[in-house]
Amino acid sequence: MSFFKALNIVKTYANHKALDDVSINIPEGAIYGLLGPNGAGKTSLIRIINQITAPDSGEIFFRNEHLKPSDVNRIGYLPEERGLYKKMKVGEQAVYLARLKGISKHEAIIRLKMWFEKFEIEAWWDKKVEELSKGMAQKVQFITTVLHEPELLIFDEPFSGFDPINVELLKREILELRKKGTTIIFSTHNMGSVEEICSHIALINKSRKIIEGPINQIREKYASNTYQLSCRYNPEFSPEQTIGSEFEIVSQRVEGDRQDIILQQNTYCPANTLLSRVLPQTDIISYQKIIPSMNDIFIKLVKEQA
Ligand SMILES: Nc1ncnc2c1ncn2[C@@H]1O[C@H](COP(=O)(O)OP(=O)(O)OP(=O)(O)O)[C@@H](O)[C@H]1O
Repeated sequence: MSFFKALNIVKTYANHKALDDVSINIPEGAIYGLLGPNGAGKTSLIRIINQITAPDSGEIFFRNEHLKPSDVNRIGYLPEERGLYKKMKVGEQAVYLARLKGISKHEAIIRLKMWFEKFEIEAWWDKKVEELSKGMAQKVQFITTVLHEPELLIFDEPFSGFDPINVELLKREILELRKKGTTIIFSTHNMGSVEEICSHIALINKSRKIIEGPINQIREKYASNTYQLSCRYNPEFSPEQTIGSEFEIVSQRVEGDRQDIILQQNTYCPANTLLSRVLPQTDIISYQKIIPSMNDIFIKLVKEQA
């Protein structure tokens, strides 16, 4: 069964087409990175999934059924533009937001106290929202997004404004939510965190989806046949005369007693064959295929379409 699917979504603002026939398919239990340059259409798609705006055309299915208004309670959304009522007390507001998601007051307080403790903000329960730092306010908003334990969570740039320690805390919690079975859509420009936590991605550029799939398969797909051979530096060892005709040396560098050689493999050569040629000459530290980062792939694909 499909978990969440958007099919052929079109959205136009005035005369700008923000989404042009975009389809995405989110597997259950995925952390699904929605990527793309500024203005690509990510937030427009997220707002449609959250039923904040309607598409001009296209269909959305949640567990094989058309998305309906009551599904808002099955989705938690942390928008990039955060908003809490400044004059209200923190705990009071968190309870109010939980009640809007259908949680009883009693249950809301139990769950909130647990989260406030986990995020070390218990002392702020009775303070006014305006007294919170930006990071603390974001923690409160994160908590109110996940509190009703929705099946699908959508985080738009969840790490912006957080210090590195709190980023780690948040990442841990996101992975924990996934472990409990929550599916997560995660929109960000931070490719490092995409590689760290996403299982799948979609890249949207100029209002169209240009790639989608499991992140490992995408990275593997864009890998050229380039390898890094690292060995103990030995002046007697001549890579040119040793590696064999299957390879071409792209670059090499000696640093201290270590030599790194980047090789382009032009015809197939098993790792064992290469290593058996090199081994009599020097100590091998490692030999591995170079897989491009999501950052490299993002830049390559977006530049190709420029
Ligand atoms: N309410 C709106 N009215 C008019 N144009 C809009 C509206 N919302 C978005 N747009 C336009 O639609 C396009 C896509 O915007 P969107 O916010 O979806 O991009 P994004 O991928 O989320 O960008 P960013 O990474 O900068 O947040 C942009 O050109 C934007 O100017």
